[in-house]
Amino acid sequence: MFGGTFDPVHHGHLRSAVELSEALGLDRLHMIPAHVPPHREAPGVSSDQRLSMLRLGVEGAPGLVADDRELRREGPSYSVDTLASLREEYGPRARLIMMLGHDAFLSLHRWYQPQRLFELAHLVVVDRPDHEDELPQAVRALVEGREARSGDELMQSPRGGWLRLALPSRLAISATHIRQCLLEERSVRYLLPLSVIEHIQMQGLYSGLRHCAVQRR
Ligand SMILES: Nc1ncnc2c1ncn2[C@@H]1O[C@H](COP(=O)(O)OP(=O)(O)OP(=O)(O)O)[C@@H](O)[C@H]1O
Ligand SMILES: O=C(O)c1ccc[n+]([C@@H]2O[C@H](COP(=O)([O-])O)[C@@H](O)[C@H]2O)c1
Repeated sequence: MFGGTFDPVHHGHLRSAVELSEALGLDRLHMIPAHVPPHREAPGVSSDQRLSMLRLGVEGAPGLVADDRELRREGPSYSVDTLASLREEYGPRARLIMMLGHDAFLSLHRWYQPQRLFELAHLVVVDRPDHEDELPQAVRALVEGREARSGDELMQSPRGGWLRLALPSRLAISATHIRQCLLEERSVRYLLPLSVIEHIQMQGLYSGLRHCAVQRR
């Protein structure tokens, strides 16, 4: 499971998803837009639009799935509920992994029922070059005794561990930066798939872009 606001999805997400899948030999990676992101303001772009951009982003990528299960639930999109539904689908013996970036990991202690995440899955934390803060004590306490030394060790059990993974391409790309560029009518080319840029233009998302030619972006 790789959950996110994906507002919009970008190459930092997509390249990390591919590299993590390869590093751990995953069968499938569900990229799941948060319908009601629990710990941040409501995104300016609808869940349906964020899902549409994600679908375009994963098109043709083997193993990457744009999963709409959080859009089919009401209330805050808590990750424990999403993992519970994946666990039900794949069964008790499947090795389930929740992938998240270092910035999201920093606030894990404030998530809804954080200990239950480990009853349902493993956590794999990927580095982000633009987010290098120290782990708060509360997060250290939460994950104490669970750290695996390698992907192989983690994959020996279906749930309960965590691993820090340094992926080959650490891309300092963020959706905040992309939204800011779009607002200021600066180029976002190469930060996200061209198909997603074109969708943003066609739909007039993130303002200002509607009348700009693709070539200028
Ligand atoms: N460049 C990146 N490299 C690795 N992981 C990333 C990257 N960008 C985001 N992530 C991770 O993807 C998940 C979803 O992130 P999110 O959709 O909030 O993207 P974001 O770029 O951080 O957005 P925003 O700037 O709006 O907060 C989080 O676990 C986050 O840590
Ligand atoms: O379950 C929670 O309480 C919870 C709190 C904060 C974030 N999350 C999830 O973490 C993922 C990354 O969040 P974000 O805000 O970085 O896009 C996304 O799937 C969120 O739903 C989940």
